[in-house]
Amino acid sequence: MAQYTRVSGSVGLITLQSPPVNALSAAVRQGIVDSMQRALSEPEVKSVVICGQNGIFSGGADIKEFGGQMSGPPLIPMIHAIEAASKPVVAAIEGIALGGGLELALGCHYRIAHSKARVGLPEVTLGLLPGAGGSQRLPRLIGVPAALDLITTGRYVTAAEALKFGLVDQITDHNTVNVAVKFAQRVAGQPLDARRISTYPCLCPPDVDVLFEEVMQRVRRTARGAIAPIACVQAVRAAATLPYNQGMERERELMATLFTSGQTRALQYFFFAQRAVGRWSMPSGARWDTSKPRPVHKAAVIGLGTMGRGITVALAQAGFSVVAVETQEKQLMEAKQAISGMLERGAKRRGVAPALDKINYGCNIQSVADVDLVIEAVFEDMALKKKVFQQLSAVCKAGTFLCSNTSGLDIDQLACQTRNPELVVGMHFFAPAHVMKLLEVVYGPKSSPLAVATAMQLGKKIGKVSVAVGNCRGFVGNRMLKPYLEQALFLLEEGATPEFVDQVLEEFGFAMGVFRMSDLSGLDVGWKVRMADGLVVPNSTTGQATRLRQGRRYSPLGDLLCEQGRFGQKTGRGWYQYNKPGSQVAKPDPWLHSFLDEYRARHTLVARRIDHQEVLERCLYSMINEGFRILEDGIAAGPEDIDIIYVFGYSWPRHRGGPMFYATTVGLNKVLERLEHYHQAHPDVPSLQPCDLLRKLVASGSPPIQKWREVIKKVRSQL
Ligand SMILES: CCC/C=C/C(=O)SCCNC(=O)CCNC(=O)[C@H](O)C(C)(C)COP(=O)([O-])OP(=O)([O-])OC[C@H]1O[C@@H](n2cnc3c(N)ncnc32)[C@H](O)[C@@H]1OP(=O)([O-])[O-]
Repeated sequence: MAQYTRVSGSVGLITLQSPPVNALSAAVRQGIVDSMQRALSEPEVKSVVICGQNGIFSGGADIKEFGGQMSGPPLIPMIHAIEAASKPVVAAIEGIALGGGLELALGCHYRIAHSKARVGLPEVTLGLLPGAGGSQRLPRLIGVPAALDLITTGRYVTAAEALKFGLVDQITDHNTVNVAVKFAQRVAGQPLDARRISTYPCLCPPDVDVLFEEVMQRVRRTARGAIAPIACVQAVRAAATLPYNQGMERERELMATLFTSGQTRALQYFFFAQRAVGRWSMPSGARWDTSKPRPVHKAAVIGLGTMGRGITVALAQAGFSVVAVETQEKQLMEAKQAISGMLERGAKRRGVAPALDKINYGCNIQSVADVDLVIEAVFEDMALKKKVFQQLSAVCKAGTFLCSNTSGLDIDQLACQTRNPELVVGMHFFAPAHVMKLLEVVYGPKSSPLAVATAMQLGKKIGKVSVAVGNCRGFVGNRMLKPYLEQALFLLEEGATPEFVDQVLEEFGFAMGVFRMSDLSGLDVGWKVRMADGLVVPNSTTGQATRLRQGRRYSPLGDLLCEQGRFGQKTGRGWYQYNKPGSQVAKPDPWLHSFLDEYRARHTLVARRIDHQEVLERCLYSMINEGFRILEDGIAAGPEDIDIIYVFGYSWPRHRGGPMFYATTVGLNKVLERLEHYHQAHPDVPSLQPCDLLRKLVASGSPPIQKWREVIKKVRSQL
């Protein structure tokens, strides 16, 4: 709702009231319409101020309303009526003015912002465009180039930047509403014609066509199939080329297309999923709201390879004191130099001082004795990690949390090496750890809710999206990756090329196809794991046994490449060839194609034509099937956890919501039917066998994803 009061005798003050972010719900819109009518009809009122309660102007349209029947006064005529008002209307912007919130402010005749406020049009991140006149008013106010930037990226700007753009008229460090009220008194009675943004001409640079072409190309390149950024460019182009009313009509048409697209539904789901993962729970019943974290002031990182360096940078940048330990003097010096460089470059980009003094380097594990939390990031070797955990348990003060950055080893085995296994959790970062947003917080059977809450809070403080997951091989992300990689290899055996598989996956929206991604991460990583698991049989190049392990189909293709020293980008050869080791430009490799031909001939495999659909279905549905198993096993609490992990950690296209949401858009019955089909064709591939939970969900009528938790609960209670 909105509250109407009269202040200073002649100013009507409209306060938006809809906690927590004053979203423009039907009730708020009705409140604004009613209050405006009152303000305009009261002769004593000479001007109006619109503000939001609790120091927040508005977080925009109420996203929860998007799915259902719209009720209440629509936003566009409401904003038009404000702009057309005969008395000056001033927006007093505190906190945030986002999306429809900023569009409302653009309908006002003046905007006063607090110096700490941030404004933006983030609709594009929800698969929409600023469809309440924002795409037409913003370019008229701040010019086409700046408007294109804000609208296509959805980025927020500070009040200072907004002032520079001319987006706000004044900023203040004082009480914004008081300043706005005084301002409103001053401008009362002044002519308003020059203050109605919809009447402004749209300021275009002379080479505006070139600009639109460039922006459109950039947007298409980076959108990975998302349609909203393209519609945003089209809407701003309409502002630049058409009269306001026609531009509004174009905005409406584009918005209608977006609104009915599956992409906006996926992105809205993703918005709420991002928030849902913070409300974690464990199978024991422990939850985010009943488990208090302990503050961490000083942390340590053990092992300063690629991951350890990134983690150290992430901690130091967030203001934590860090003890960084690497036992070899030479490696320590190299790491120190690399970390300092990373901190300096990051600080330069953000215009702050580098946090070099936050880090103490040492060769001795004794130097971590007084820290509150340790993150172990040594090689992915269980024996080595166990030794480190034994040492940490002996050295650290009582109560220190001991965390491992393992990407898939058993957390419980590490916990068993310590005196206080309840203080042990996994903190699985993704490379580069100071850049990637995802953190899997892994609880073992002995991990306490205190340890999980503390790791989750630390993740939040260093800017990560943290997801609490259970302990199993590969946790959530890497466990689901296994069937995906496996299917990609099988497809090569059956006739596909790495280029084709990658092309299909990249067209789907992945930043990189599976083979380009493997070349980037290094083929030797998985090879070492398979060797440790006893899966690699050296020099076994023929015979049925080469393609079977423990009764299951196995593809040794990756092992054979590694035997040739082809580890990917770092060796200049992998699934692709590169100009030189370390180069990132992947080129198809004729050697690999003949290698695949010879391999198929040796194993009497006849290459067949494989189409897009089969690549997508086999790679993605096997991964989704594993996701259902993860839910069934209670390793992830809900589908949102999996989807967040895949978007933030594995470049799953956000506009498709994540693998589990994607399954709902395909239709669970279709996923089930195709898995059954492929499993029948490949009975020796267990990952294609549809899991029980998927069958149960289909049998219960494929409920919406928000209801899956209830079905999962039932399935688990029957176990
Ligand atoms: C008509 C066409 C034109 C207009 C289109 C638009 O305006 S599109 C919209 C354009 N606007 C945007 O895209 C802005 C979206 N919002 C944000 O970016 C952030 O929420 C924030 C920066 C406003 C506050 O960040 P923060 O870290 O301080 O807090 P937090 O993020 O944890 O949120 C707290 C609670 O508020 C909830 N909630 C928030 N916003 C909305 C909303 N608009 N609606 C409904 N609910 C909303 C959120 O779900 C959460 O609920 P929970 O989980 O407690 O039940």
